[in-house]
Amino acid sequence: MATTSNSYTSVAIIGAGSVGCTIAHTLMLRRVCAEVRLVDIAEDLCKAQVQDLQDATYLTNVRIKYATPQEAGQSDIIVITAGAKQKPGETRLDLIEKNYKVLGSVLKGLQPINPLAIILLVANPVDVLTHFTQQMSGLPKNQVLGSGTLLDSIRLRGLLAQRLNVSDNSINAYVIGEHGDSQCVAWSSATVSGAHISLIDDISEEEKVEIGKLVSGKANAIIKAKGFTSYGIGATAANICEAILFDQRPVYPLSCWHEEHQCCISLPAVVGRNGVVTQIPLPLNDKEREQIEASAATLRDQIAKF
Ligand SMILES: NC(=O)C1=CN([C@@H]2O[C@H](COP(=O)(O)OP(=O)(O)OC[C@H]3O[C@@H](n4cnc5c(N)ncnc54)[C@H](O)[C@@H]3O)[C@@H](O)[C@H]2O)C=CC1
Ligand SMILES: CC(=O)C(=O)O
Repeated sequence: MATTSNSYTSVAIIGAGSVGCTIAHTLMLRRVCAEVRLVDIAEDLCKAQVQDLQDATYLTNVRIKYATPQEAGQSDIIVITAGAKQKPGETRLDLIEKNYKVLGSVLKGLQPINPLAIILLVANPVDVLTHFTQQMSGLPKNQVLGSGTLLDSIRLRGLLAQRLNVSDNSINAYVIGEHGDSQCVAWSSATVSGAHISLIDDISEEEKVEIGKLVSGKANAIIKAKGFTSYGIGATAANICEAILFDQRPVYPLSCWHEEHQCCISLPAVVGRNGVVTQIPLPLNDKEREQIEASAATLRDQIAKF
């Protein structure tokens, strides 16, 4: 297992807003690492968030501290949540101008980055920002990944679990492509405990479209009512950190570099201590292949603007 100059595990979170603090809280409650380091351009807010989170440390004794960007750069994992969030009606891609600038200043502040660190992008548009972090951070591409469509896949499994009356954990179904409006559901490979989903329930094409819309529209529906989403991504990001630090090697649809698509996009990948260990080929039908190609083209168009 790779080691750093620290004798204990640390996860830095850049951006101490709703998402960053929910990830910090989840990491602490699940004892994913020994120390969580919080960084934000808004110093007073960040210190107050640390103080509040410190009141929860007695449950697990995971340390939470306010950190400088340079200290954060020496962590085992650096989670980037800094940036603007969507207003109701905005798409994730609408955030690119603002968050590209934020990302540039965040990556500059982290230097020199621990060469063994894994950077996990969460800020949106996550696929495009993952691509730019791979270009700007100086780390190998496998060490820079985005939370991608893991959260969307969890949302999909939640809906299917209700419909089929089985546990989410027994459903293997992926949302792939952009973590955004061009994503698609890989229905042709969806299984329940190894059996194709069509053997369990005859979901019509119209219903599949409806389920896909519910999944891709869930964030917007939550944002319309409460202004942001945080618990789902808190659990998802903490889960990815756990998989990395404990070298667990689950197969997750995460945003990582795909040579074939020439961009960072979500397809199943094995996650371990070195980040993306390998990619797992997903059988797709013609329609799904067209959808993933269109999604990749959308992302490449965004990248080409810079
Ligand atoms: N990938 C995913 O599935 C999800 C992504 N998100 C994204 O996460 C991001 C954060 O969302 P929230 O936490 O709700 O927003 P927020 O507004 O609550 O927090 C953002 C924080 O970033 C900080 N910040 C801005 N520039 C910074 C810089 N240069 N250095 C350090 N900190 C800086 C701000 O001061 C603020 O505290 C958004 O882009 C949102 O779209 C949110 C939910 C899920
Ligand atoms: C905001 C966002 O990207 C999500 O909850 O999926």
